[in-house]
Amino acid sequence: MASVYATLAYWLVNHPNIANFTWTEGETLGSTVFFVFVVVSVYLSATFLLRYVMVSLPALGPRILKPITAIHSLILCLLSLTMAVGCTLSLASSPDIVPSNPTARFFRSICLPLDVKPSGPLFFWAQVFYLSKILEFGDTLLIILGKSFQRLSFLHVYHHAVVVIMCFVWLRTRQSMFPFGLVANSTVHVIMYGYYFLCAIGCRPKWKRLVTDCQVLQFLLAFGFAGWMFQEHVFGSGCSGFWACGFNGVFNASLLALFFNFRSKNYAKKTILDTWAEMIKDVGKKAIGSKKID
Ligand SMILES: CC(C)(COP(=O)(O)OP(=O)(O)OC[C@H]1O[C@@H](n2cnc3c(N)ncnc32)[C@H](O)[C@@H]1OP(=O)(O)O)[C@@H](O)C(=O)NCCC(=O)NCCSC(=O)CC(=O)O
Repeated sequence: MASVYATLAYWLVNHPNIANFTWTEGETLGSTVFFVFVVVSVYLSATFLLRYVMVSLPALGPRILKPITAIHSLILCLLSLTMAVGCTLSLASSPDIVPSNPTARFFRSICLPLDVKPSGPLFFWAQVFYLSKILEFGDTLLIILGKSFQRLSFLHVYHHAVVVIMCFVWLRTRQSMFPFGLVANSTVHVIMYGYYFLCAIGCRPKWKRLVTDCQVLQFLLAFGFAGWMFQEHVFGSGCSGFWACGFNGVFNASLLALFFNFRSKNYAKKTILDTWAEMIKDVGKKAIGSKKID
């Protein structure tokens, strides 16, 4: 067990390329506002253009599409696992950023010090996570080539476009809470791409709803920890990238609303998450005095 840990720690944390990584705006791959602007614009234009063009073209046959989809999903499933493990181990071995006590270390990763430098293993994994979101554009391409247009939802396109901006902001502002977001989202994506992989090889799992519930849970947890970070920033020593967390909060809230909507349309039986959704809607109605919130 100790040797497995030592091997993983070497390849995912202490390898010179990881340990000595520094994110430098304008030098590191994809580290400019211009790059993000071009990538997101190309994604959105190509999505709308291809969708329009594919209406009059035949769909790619399942014999070609399914194996490509399976390989794409498997790569993203394994990459997500690597990022989740890599970032967790990096947190466990970053005494310069976070203290040695495990609980204190966890909470310190939610509120990074104001003078944190964008270097070392944690920022290396943030950079890999950022670039992996561009690889996830492949999901959209596969949906369009298969003419599975009902799955090309607003939720899908909006998520894929804005998540790239979110990751860039994480790096640029050395944003607190990013290690939590990275580990939570990568873990959820191991399950999600595992689900997609099994669908693509023809073994549709029965636990689709579990995938959606895990997605919802990550956003709810993020709000819980954001509350802790808020009080730490205001009453404690301050948290790096605090104001950028506001952007993340709005993005997470919009995804949460879209996912509650997805759940209510796709699954009939109610669970505890639906009860929470109704409570959140009630609070929203009271706050804005409206009777119609979807
Ligand atoms: C269970 C979900 C993960 C997916 O719901 P769906 O209704 O889209 O799922 P589904 O049952 O139709 O998916 C199975 C179909 O997807 C195909 N498929 C396989 N791999 C894929 C891939 N990498 N990208 C897109 N589609 C893929 C399979 O071949 C199969 O096609 P066939 O049916 O032809 O055999 C859900 O929780 C969800 O996220 N819904 C929102 C839609 C979405 O785009 N989600 C991902 C981005 S949001 C996100 O990622 C949030 C986050 O960060 O957590």
